[in-house]
Amino acid sequence: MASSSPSPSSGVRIGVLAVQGDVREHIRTIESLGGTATAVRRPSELEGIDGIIIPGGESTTIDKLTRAFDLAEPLRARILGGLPAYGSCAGMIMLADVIADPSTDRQGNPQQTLGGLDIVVRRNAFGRQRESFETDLAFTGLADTAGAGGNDPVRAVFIRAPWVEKVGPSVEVLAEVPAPETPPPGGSSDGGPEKSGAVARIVAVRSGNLLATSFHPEVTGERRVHELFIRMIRGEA
Ligand SMILES: NC(=O)CC[C@H](N)C(=O)O
Repeated sequence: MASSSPSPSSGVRIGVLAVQGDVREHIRTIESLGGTATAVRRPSELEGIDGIIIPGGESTTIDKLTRAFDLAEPLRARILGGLPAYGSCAGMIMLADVIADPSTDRQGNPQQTLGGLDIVVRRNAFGRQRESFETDLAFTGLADTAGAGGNDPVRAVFIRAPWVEKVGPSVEVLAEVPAPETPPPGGSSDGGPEKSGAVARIVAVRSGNLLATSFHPEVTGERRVHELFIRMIRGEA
């Protein structure tokens, strides 16, 4: 019976913005859940998708190339029109309405985001000593998969990750991690959660059809965050 019934994810077509970053890892994770994932490099490839993933990578590069490929405006319009979107790490930055510390190009123009999520993010927020780290997180709203229960912690990999400094009233916080109280100027603090003055920093949020994580579930074999995104697309979460 179970083997012949369709996967709960079948029929869902998810685009992965494929201008830079860990595109393949997201495609693999969606496919392993029974969904269809396609790389999006052209505006026409936005047609027929039920959701979009913005991968981890480098947000300044993703911003520049998304604009250069004429994807920024149609993508912004689709997200504004209700297209579900999930951003991991640099993807979270791309979905944020405001960057606390945007980088600027040679002409002094700040990097841009697609926006949609009423949050302020800080890039490279965890500081030099903690540029990359892994930890177990409690994460609200996950369901059981074959591999893990809904309440089991998420193994989260942070790579020069942002944190969410401020959320608007529409935004639900799904996960937090202890981090230094003072944001490092230019990402150069030596602080860590083991030092005094650690506070909980927001690392996963949801608002309506938009989902974002500071970390990369797609690189650890963690599938429950993508599964949550698929349930959001299907109107089941
Ligand atoms: N792993 C990541 O996606 C890093 C994000 C990167 N620090 C940025 O600002 O875009």
